[in-house]
Amino acid sequence: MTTPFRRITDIGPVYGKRVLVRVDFNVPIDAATGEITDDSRIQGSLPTLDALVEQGARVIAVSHRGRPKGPSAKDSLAPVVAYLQKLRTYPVKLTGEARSDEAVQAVEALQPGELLVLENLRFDPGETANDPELARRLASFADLYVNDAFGTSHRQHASIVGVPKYLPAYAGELMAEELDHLDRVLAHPTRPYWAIIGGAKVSDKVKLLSRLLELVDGIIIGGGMANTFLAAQGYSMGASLVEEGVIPEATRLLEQAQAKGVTVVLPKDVLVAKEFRADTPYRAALVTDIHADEMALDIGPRTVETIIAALQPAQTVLWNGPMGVFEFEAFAQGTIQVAQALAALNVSVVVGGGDSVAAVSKAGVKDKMTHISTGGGATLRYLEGEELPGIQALRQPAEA
Ligand SMILES: Nc1ncnc2c1ncn2[C@@H]1O[C@H](COP(=O)(O)OP(=O)(O)O)[C@@H](O)[C@H]1O
Ligand SMILES: O=C(OP(=O)(O)O)[C@H](O)COP(=O)(O)O
Ligand SMILES: [Mg+2]
Repeated sequence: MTTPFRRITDIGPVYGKRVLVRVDFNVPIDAATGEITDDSRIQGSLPTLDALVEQGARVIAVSHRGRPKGPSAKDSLAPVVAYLQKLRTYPVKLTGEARSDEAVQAVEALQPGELLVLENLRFDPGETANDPELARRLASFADLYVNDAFGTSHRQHASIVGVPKYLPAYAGELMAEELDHLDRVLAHPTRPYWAIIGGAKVSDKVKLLSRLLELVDGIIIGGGMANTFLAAQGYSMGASLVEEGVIPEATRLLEQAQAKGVTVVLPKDVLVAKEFRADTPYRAALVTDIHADEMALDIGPRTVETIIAALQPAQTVLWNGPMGVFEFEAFAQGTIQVAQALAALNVSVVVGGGDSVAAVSKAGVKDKMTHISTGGGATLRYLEGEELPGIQALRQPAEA
């Protein structure tokens, strides 16, 4: 498929030009140690950033991290900037938010061959609200815009769809590579084709499952996502993460799957605990036996066996969303065992999502996967078949 948008290879000479690059630096960070637990998204952005810096552009990188409600030290991009500076010899600097005087001055002072990172875009509510004023501010910093944030290109946010209205816009290396890989592996999947869906962004991702059910032969639902489906089936989920508002949609999806003959695997047993913390006591419980004060934090051993058995005939697997709170050792086994089983299958496996990739890396099997994608929700949205808003925006002529 020829891509109808401009790629960074079409950009021409950039020496001295200011280039605003939207990256996805939304990397998982261990709350206890402050360590970046998976750097795939940082590594993924390097081909584009390096190419621009090495050609002498003045590079301004912008990203969100987390879902902060206003400025918070916890969600600062400072650890990412420190990490980047360790990886690279060219100067990498952090400045304030887009609408701060500090940022204006830092952009003004930026020299060819330097990289400046603005503070977390979501500290400013204008980012998620797609505020044109914020988009114009960001555009005012640069001559050219590059979107390399595949993982966020399903969002109608100012830095994704707003800025390219005002600047000549290009897809970065990572963006182009992600689209090529997804097309190669998933446009005509070898069957049986299975999806594994988990994680915590339940209402976001439930919306994207209807189309997926039309594409796959079977679907495994685990992690936080499973709780809402189990609740839809009438199980009492106690204090588990359940999004009540999407229970009707979950019920409809289960009916759709049945009508289509798509196999659905839901947990039979789960690990439950009374508190959401690493060292909490826990027990394995059947989904029929979750007490009111307990929450499901991982799939149980019987479910792991069922999933591994279900996956044996699969020839293509798409995985987004961990099977449990894998960040806590006690609740990592479900995710790790599924990851290891996939690695042993020797079939086409695409794993996508900031946290899923961290989990597969923790399981030690990242190298065994056919494609590791930096996008979770973005990958699911891409598979719906319509162009991602961030890609669509690259095709519009700039308004000036
Ligand atoms: N049963 C559960 N209850 C609460 N959170 C869960 C559960 N299972 C998984 N999670 C959480 O889901 C998060 C990842 O979800 P999500 O962002 O949707 O995935 P990805 O980044 O791979 O797209 C992880 O931080 C993990 O701790
Ligand atoms: O981490 C992300 O997506 P993912 O959790 O689906 O992999 C992206 O950075 C998008 O973040 P958002 O879902 O808060 O818009
Ligand atoms: Mg995530």
